[in-house]
Amino acid sequence: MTFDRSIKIAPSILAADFANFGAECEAIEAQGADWVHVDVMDGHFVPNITFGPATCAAIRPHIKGVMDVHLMIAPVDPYIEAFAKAGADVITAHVEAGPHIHRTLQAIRGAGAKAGVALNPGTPASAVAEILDMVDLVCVMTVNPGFGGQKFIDMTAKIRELRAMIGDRPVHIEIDGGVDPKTAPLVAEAGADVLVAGSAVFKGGSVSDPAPYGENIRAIRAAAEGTYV
Ligand SMILES: O=C(CO)[C@H](O)[C@H](O)COP(=O)(O)O
Repeated sequence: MTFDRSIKIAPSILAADFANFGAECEAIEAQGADWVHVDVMDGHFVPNITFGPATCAAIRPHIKGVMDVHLMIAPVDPYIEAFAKAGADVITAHVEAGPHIHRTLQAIRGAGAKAGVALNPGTPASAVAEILDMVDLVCVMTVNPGFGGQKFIDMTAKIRELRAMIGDRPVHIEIDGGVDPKTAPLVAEAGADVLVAGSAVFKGGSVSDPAPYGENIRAIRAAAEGTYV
C-alpha cells in the first residue's frame, strides 16, 4: 500500500447486502472503488453490532485492493492481532475507545497493518497532536458512529486544522459519515483524501445490477476532485 493524496473513494459495506459481502466487495471494486471500508461495531462503544474478524477474513479474498477496517469497539487491544490476521491493510481505532491510544497504535503497526485513529464529532483535532508520527490515517467522523444513512455534520474546520497539523507527513485524512456528491467537495476542499460513503454508493444498485454503484462512485469522485487542491 503506497501513500498518495489523490481522492480515494472507500464504499462502506455497512450499506451492502449483509448476506452477500463477497460479491458486493467484488462489485464495488469492479465499479471503481479505491478502498473497501469495513465497519466493525460492538454494541458497547457504539449502539449497534455488525461483525468481527471471522467475517473480515471471509471477505478478504474478495477484495483485491485495500481493506480498511474501522473498529468501533472498546476495548480494542485484545482484538488487533485477529483483525491483522484477517487481512486488514488499515486498522483504525477510536481515540475515545480507551486510555492508551499510543499503545494501541504501536500494537497495530506491530501487527503489520497501517495504523489509523478516528475522532468522533465531539473530539477536537488536538486529541491526536502527540501521535501524528504514529499514524498513517486520521479518520474524521462526520456522523456520530453506529449507523449508516445519517445526516452529515460539518467538520470542515477540524479537517483544516488536522491538515495543517499533519503538514508533510504521509498521513491520510479520511472522512466517514454522510458523504455524497454535495458534501464531498466541502471535505475535499478542506484537505481530506479518503472519502468513506455507504448509502450514497450503494443506493439504487445491487450485485445483479451494479452499474449504479459505478455512477454513484463517479459522481462523488467528480464532485470531490472539482475542489481538491
Ligand atoms: O462508520 C459508519 C457509521 O458509524 C459508516 O461508515 C458511515 O456512516 C457511512 O455510512 P453513510 O455513508 O451511509 O453515512
